[in-house]
Amino acid sequence: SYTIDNQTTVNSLLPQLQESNITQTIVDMSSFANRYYKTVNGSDAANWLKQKWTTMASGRSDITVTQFAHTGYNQTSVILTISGTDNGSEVIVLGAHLDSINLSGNGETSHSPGADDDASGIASLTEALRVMINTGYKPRRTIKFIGYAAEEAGLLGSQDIAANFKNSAVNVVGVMQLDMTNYKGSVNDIYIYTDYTDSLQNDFVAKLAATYLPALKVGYDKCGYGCSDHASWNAKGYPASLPFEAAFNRDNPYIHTANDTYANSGNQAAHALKFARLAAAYAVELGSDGP
Ligand SMILES: N[C@H](Cc1ccc(I)cc1)C(=O)NO
Ligand SMILES: [Zn+2]
Ligand SMILES: [Zn+2]
Repeated sequence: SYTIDNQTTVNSLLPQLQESNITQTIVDMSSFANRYYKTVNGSDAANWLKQKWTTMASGRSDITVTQFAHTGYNQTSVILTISGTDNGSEVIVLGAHLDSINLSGNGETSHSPGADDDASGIASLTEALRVMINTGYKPRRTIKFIGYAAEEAGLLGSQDIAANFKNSAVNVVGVMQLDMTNYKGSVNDIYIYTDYTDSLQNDFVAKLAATYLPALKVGYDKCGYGCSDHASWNAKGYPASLPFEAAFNRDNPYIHTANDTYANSGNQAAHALKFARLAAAYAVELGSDGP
């Protein structure tokens, strides 16, 4: 059952998350010409994220960063693992995808900055991670931050990883996906998507928002298909949620083009900061549960 019983820890973390750090990660990540899953740039972007998270984790012996290799393309996924203290067999996953796409073409020199789709999700997660590390937070459960390869090719990276975890009987008790967090296309701040997700966990996510982000307005919607990596986990029977930037068809119109830039997300990361805070609350509340 989902209980909210870590107010002291979460309320000490939330004010430390900063919009400027999210901006920096989006700008840095969207400066690769492309992050297409089959190009050299696409592989370089994965290696860049691995290095970034490794640097952040230095000094923490309970944190490891690995690259998950996939078959048929060189871009890896990146997995950061914070080992749980006394309930490490139970695993929480927070994910976003590190690849990008331009529907007009994806050659080595093609342009797909993917600032919103999905550098924003990576940036939101990275800022939550930074504060969790900075405050010396140690979860009882294991927490994994995952940058997925090849989401745009059909959820390929997350499909491999979810299958691998299922085959190894990893006890994943919750998954949150952040895919597009920085374009405020609708009246509400956070939209919880109700298809290909877990309704009980969705209720918990709404409760987290009401408890820790009371000024924010929460809406609900459906994609109508497996619209991001949460669907790979859902398909394997793991509980997943997708807090998303806008209502259906009110999302960022620039995605999958050369114009999915930080500027076209409004030159701000205040919207993405909401999702970073939600991710931090989710990670700490679920990560702090004992056996
Ligand atoms: N299809 C998704 C983006 C996407 C997700 C939800 C909605 I509503 C609209 C668009 C994608 O491109 N993920 O990378
Ligand atoms: Zn996309
Ligand atoms: Zn995406």
